[in-house]
Amino acid sequence: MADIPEGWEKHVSRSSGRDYYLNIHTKESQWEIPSSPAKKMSQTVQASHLLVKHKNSRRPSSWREEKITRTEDEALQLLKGYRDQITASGEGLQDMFATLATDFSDCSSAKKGGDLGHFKKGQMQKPFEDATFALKVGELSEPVWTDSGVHIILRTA
Ligand SMILES: O=C(CCc1ccccc1)N[C@H](Cc1nc2ccccc2[nH]1)C(=O)O
Repeated sequence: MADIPEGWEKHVSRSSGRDYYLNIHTKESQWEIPSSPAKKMSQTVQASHLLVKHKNSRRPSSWREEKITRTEDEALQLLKGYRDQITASGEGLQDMFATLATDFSDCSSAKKGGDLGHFKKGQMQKPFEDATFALKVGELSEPVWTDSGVHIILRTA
């Protein structure tokens, strides 16, 4: 049997019967026969976030508030309060995150419970990207500052 590069497992799709290849580090799968060793870091991640803007944000306005005047420290205190509520909810962490993001996030992604979809490196502001890629799936970040304001991030994939 032709060997495949290290870090990959050959599987058979239950729905199509076709061979596919699973990266044992990132759990990402692909149809193509891999030609190089499996990467240990995911190339794309999915995350949700709750953003609290402040008066010095790049765009101090949102669907919630036409003119945002809170200070940076007030934004941080608000965000810490939401984070405490989320971490106190135990099993319901994902639901509590989506509920609070829907009601309080100053990003348009609030309409989707804070979900930003999948993204690769180079797509989001660097502090946000670095924080997200450092999280394990299901993990909640500490407050993260970008030009948009201050965020908490939940990595979902
Ligand atoms: O840039 C957007 C839209 C982000 C988005 C991506 C994918 C789906 C839905 C929304 N909104 C900004 C606020 C903002 N700044 C961010 C910085 C990093 C990640 C998400 C962010 N959201 C704003 O409203 O000022």
